Amino acid sequence: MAYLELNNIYKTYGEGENATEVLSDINLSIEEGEFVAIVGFTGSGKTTLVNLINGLLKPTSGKVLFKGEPVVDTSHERGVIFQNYSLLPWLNVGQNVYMAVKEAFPKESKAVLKQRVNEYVDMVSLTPAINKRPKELSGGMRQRVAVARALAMNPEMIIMDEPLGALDALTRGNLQDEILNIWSKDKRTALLITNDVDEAIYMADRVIPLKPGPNATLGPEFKIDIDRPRDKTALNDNPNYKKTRNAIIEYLMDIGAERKSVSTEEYELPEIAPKSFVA
Ligand SMILES: Nc1ncnc2c1ncn2[C@@H]1O[C@H](COP(=O)(O)OP(=O)(O)OP(=O)(O)O)[C@@H](O)[C@H]1O
Repeated sequence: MAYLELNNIYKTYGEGENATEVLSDINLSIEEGEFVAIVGFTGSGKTTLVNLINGLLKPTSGKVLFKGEPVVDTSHERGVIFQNYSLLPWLNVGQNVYMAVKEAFPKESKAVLKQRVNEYVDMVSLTPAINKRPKELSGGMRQRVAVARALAMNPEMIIMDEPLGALDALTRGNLQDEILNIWSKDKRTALLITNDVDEAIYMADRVIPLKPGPNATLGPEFKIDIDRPRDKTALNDNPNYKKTRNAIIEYLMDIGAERKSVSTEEYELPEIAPKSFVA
């Protein structure tokens, strides 16, 4: 039994003439402890996919199974880091994280919960801003609070919907490493949705492209055969890295070109520009 299973998922928004099938025949199986990345084009249905797995949306047809049980609602077992850091504006950084940990650990003492809040706020380097409200923070800082909040709840499965997109390269790199630390140390299962091919290869065991919609579906998987912990600076010289990166980019360019030839809509390619650690 797979840890997370998506069987023949279809998702349509609207009805009748206004119906649009956003996702079509999605099949995905993730084993416990795996780190899987899905790279997708802008507007291809990535957030819809995350919401189906999280339990915020129901598929039009098909099944989402988590540890063999149908997903019918959200659950603390699956922690989602969204791209639009939804923080409570009237609470400061510490209180936003505290609310979440209190919900996840209702029986713990206030002192233990506060200790946990401090630990995760520190992890995202926001200790000096712990008393600030969201409106006093930059977009990147808010995103870091959202990361701290989701990870502090100790979810079994970490689901990330382009969580690091708004961050500068340095913060982004640090948080990638923090997420990988937590994933490997605590034996979590992770699903990362990203438009950054290098981020996907650096972090995941498998990278799966989501073809552009409407009727977006998953493409072939690319196994990332690079030992962990991975060294960003050494990646450039790793023949497996170069080979896999080229294969993924070639695939994405091909489906982008194919889609352009049958559609008048603009599709934005995933992030394939060289990163700081790519020559
Ligand atoms: N509630 C809704 N009702 C109707 N259409 C919707 C709804 N939510 C999303 N869509 C449409 O479904 C498509 C996929 O949206 P989704 O947000 O899942 O894509 P995405 O890949 O996450 O996008 P982005 O890269 O811009 O974040 C888009 O065309 C969007 O307009």
